[in-house]
Amino acid sequence: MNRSHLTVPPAGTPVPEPHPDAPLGEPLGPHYSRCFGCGPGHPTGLHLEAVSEDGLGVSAKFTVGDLHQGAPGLAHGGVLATAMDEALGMVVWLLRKPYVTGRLETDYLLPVPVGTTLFIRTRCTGVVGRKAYLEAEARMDALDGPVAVRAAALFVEVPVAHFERHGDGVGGMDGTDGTDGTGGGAHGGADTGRRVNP
Ligand SMILES: CCCCC/C=C\C/C=C\C/C=C\C/C=C\CCCC(=O)SCCNC(=O)CCNC(=O)[C@H](O)C(C)(C)COP(=O)(O)OP(=O)(O)OC[C@H]1O[C@@H](n2cnc3c(N)ncnc32)[C@H](O)[C@@H]1OP(=O)(O)O
Repeated sequence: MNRSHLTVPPAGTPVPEPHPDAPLGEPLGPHYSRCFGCGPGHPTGLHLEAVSEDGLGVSAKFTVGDLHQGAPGLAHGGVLATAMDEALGMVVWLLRKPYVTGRLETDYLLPVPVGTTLFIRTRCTGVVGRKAYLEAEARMDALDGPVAVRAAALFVEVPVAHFERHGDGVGGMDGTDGTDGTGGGAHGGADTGRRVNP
């Protein structure tokens, strides 16, 4: 895979210890019900389902549907990148700190037909200061199926205030749907017009 130096930890970077509160071998559930990647309440989302592995890795599944096409019958590359981003984000969730994707690199190795279930595995390869380095691989229709997509990412730790300043906060980041009339959680609600640069 052609990873750039920006998504590979510097030589000698230790892999972090799993967070003591990270779930092991359990379904992770959605971080937000209306998330496009994992939210069960999103009508056209990817509905990614994930299980934590050892606190630094995640196994996720995503089935490509009709709504995810680019060319007829084939998954859109941007949708596949979103699935990888989401599964990578679930790994930093295990680190129990707020992170956002800073850089995402994606290699497409095989076309992915509608109806394919992608088995995605993601892993943290190092943390340096605010920067977490991650990698991901998606295989077709089985854990040992052919590799269709590889990805690597740099996630950057942010303060919780990031989500308050630029979005609607983190109130819905607990799997609730944010449809209680209060405007919802981090990605929910109407445009507040508050999106400004730092
Ligand atoms: C228990 C937890 C409780 C709290 C939970 C709250 C929230 C959790 C949130 C989600 C978790 C849930 C599950 C996962 C969900 C979804 C997965 C998808 C995630 C996304 O989809 S999220 C949306 C897309 N994402 C953005 O919306 C980011 C927009 N962006 C920015 O907000 C800024 O751009 C930011 C913050 C990235 C940096 O800004 P900044 O000013 O804070 O920091 P700065 O620029 O200094 O960068 C610091 C160091 O990162 C290096 N760096 C930065 N960017 C780089 C790049 N592109 N390439 C290479 N290196 C880069 C610099 O070079 C420097 O490195 P160095 O320290 O070595 O100099």
